[in-house]
Amino acid sequence: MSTDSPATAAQVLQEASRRRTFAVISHPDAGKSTLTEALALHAQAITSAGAVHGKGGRKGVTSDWMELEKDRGISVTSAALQFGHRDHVMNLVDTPGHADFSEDTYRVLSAVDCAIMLVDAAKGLEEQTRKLFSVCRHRGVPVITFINKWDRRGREALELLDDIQNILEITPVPQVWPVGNAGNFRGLVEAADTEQFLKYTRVPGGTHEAEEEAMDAAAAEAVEGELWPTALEELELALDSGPGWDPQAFREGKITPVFFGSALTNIGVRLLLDAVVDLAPSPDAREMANGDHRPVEEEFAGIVFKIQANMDPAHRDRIAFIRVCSGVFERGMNVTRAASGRSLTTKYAHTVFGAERTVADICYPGDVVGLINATALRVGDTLYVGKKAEFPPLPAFAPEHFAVARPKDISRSKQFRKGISQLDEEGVVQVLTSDRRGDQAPVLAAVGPMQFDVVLHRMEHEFSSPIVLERLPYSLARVTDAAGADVLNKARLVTGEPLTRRSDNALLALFGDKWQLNSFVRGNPDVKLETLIATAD
Ligand SMILES: Nc1nc2c(ncn2[C@@H]2O[C@H](COP(=O)(O)OP(=O)(O)OP(=O)(O)O)[C@@H](O)[C@H]2O)c(=O)[nH]1
Repeated sequence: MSTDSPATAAQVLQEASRRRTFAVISHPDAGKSTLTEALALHAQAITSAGAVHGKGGRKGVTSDWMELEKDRGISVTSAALQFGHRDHVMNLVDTPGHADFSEDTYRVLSAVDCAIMLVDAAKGLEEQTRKLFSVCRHRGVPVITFINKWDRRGREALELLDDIQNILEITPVPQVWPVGNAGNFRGLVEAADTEQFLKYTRVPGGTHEAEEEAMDAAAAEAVEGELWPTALEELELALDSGPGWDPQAFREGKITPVFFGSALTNIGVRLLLDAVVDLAPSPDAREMANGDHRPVEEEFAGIVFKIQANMDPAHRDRIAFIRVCSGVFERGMNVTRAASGRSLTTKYAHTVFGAERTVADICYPGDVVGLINATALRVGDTLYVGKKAEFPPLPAFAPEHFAVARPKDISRSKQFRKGISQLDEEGVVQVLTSDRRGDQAPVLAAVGPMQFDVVLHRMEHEFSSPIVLERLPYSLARVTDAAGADVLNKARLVTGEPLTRRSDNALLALFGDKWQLNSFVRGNPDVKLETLIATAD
């Protein structure tokens, strides 16, 4: 740390050790918004459930393009939520659940130190959960499992654990066990204390914590009869078949601690929150592009993991979300953007709490800062103070949907170019330039087709340049090099785009299907064709 730094290295380390930065990953409808509210409610960050997401006509975030979200009834907005729990600072980075917005979610996973995998007790491991889990595995993010909706009829607990083991190939280690089947939820027993029964009594309406009453084993049996010994037997069975709790194996992604509960009725949520404090790692030295690590106590460095436009309907603004990786972030400080070497001031820094913005005066490793209208920033950028830091670029995910964009009205081509380049910088879609088509007709590439709906909507309403999108018949993209580009340009592919260029200058070849790709590879075995991170299982 520099000598005029407001905090000593020891203070930064101390603050970092109190931070837990995590995200909730799940399939749509598993209860992510409900759990987020329940977690915040437990931590007394908000006074009544519903203040975060504004679902069901309650207070919340609204803006133009969130109309789209309302129309479709899904969450497309990410917000960072900070709250205190047991003298720790919890940073919950919310993620959109819909598969089509998953690029956003994948990027969020590079900003967190841990993920809660939310599983619907009746539906088990759904497709999006599996995909998100595979991203966590790829990024080395440890995963805590929460099996939700136990108040409703669902599958057997042991069966769900078998699925986690067999499908995700990670060993579940239950930390609590439900007393009573899904649909007849009586309470929980903690693996660490099988002499105690935590009985829950639901509060009608579900917006307050369920009442929790602790009783000993004899009382538990008296009240719950056979359900109590059955729960203990099942817990023993589940623990006996596994390796037991091992913090190192958890951090290495070999085991996942499992919790049961009901977000809606606030059952099991406190134990989950405690687990985030007790088990999840605090911010640690982060690897940089050159292979060195940036220690947390070094001067400020952070990574832009998300750019969100129009969070406030009153101002057409754009917020770059930065995860602080090292040092202290102080509002107003000058930081350097590693990609350009240019410096920028951070006068307009906020922490974002649902719809509420609080000015962020000082932030520590693990915290999320929103920089308003920092238009030079792109997703994946590193910002730093002092000794240079540059973190590796965020992974690019394999697009599977492609379309050519053209302005409806060519007299608005300036607005068209501005809009497309902004959406590219925000990472709403990947924008590819095709040598064949030129600048005026960029190829948009998406992981899910709903990303195109967002582009259509925002180009018309925000950039006043309505566009037409013509879908292209490709489904695969491969990264090549200059030599490969030559071969591809010469090859007359029947259904392939010879070559496109991403804004980071990566060269991408597009193919119609696997068959076409394989036939090209057979004819040109020496051409470099690398896969991007595939998100399909
Ligand atoms: N019975 C029961 N219902 C729940 C529970 N948790 C959530 N739900 C319900 O499940 C539905 C989906 O919950 P949300 O919290 O909106 O789910 P989500 O995962 O945020 O959904 P997206 O916004 O689409 O990503 C809602 O009707 C909730 O009331 C639970 O513990 N028990």
